[in-house]
Amino acid sequence: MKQFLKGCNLYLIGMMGSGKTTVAQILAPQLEYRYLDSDRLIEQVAGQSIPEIFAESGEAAFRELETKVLSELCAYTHLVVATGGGIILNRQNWSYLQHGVVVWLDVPVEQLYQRLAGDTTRPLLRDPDPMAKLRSLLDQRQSLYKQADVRVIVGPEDTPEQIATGVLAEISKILKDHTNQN
Ligand SMILES: Nc1ncnc2c1ncn2[C@@H]1O[C@H](COP(=O)(O)OP(=O)(O)O)[C@@H](O)[C@H]1O
Ligand SMILES: O=C(O)C1=C[C@@H](OP(=O)(O)O)[C@@H](O)[C@H](O)C1
Ligand SMILES: [Mg+2]
Repeated sequence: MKQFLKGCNLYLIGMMGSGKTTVAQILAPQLEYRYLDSDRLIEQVAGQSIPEIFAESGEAAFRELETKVLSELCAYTHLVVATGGGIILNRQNWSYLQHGVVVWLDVPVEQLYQRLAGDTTRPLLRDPDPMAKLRSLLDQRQSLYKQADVRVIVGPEDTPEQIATGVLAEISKILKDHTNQN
């Protein structure tokens, strides 16, 4: 797998709580890649936490930082990048993501809700009805997540390790298809 990827970056996309941050950290050492999280880089650049950025500067300012960080990190190779759930909203971001392999972690909303119950670090979920909010975000975003190169459907009992294995299996399928076409 490593030799076929040739250093090409992996970008994990998907809803909040789908496990991007968790799975990216498992995948990176398996590929001898470096793990980066766009949210953590944004926090470093801003010198503020994500909730602070949303509260003080608003979502639009957060999205600008997200694009800036993505544009800078995509200059590097050998990265597994955990993106933020909304990275797919900006068309310009796709021009960066498409330099790598884009992997969608597709997790049912019920699962996301269970995982994020009580979470205070995701400002978009500070809503009187977080379940309805998750459903409406997924409605708005699903067609964009579908643009990923690879979709990994996550079952309720799947561990992060099993999901990482699933990601590698799905990537190897598309790499094989590509090799067979050439
Ligand atoms: N496969 C899994 N099974 C159960 N809980 C998980 C799984 N993957 C992640 N989690 C938990 O769900 C929460 C959100 O995971 P995280 O990796 O931060 O998701 P994301 O970066 O996509 O928002 C965390 O508390 C994490 O420990
Ligand atoms: O879905 C979103 O719009 C967001 C997802 C978060 O990242 P995770 O997907 O890692 O939770 C973070 O970027 C921010 O709170 C906005
Ligand atoms: Mg994350």
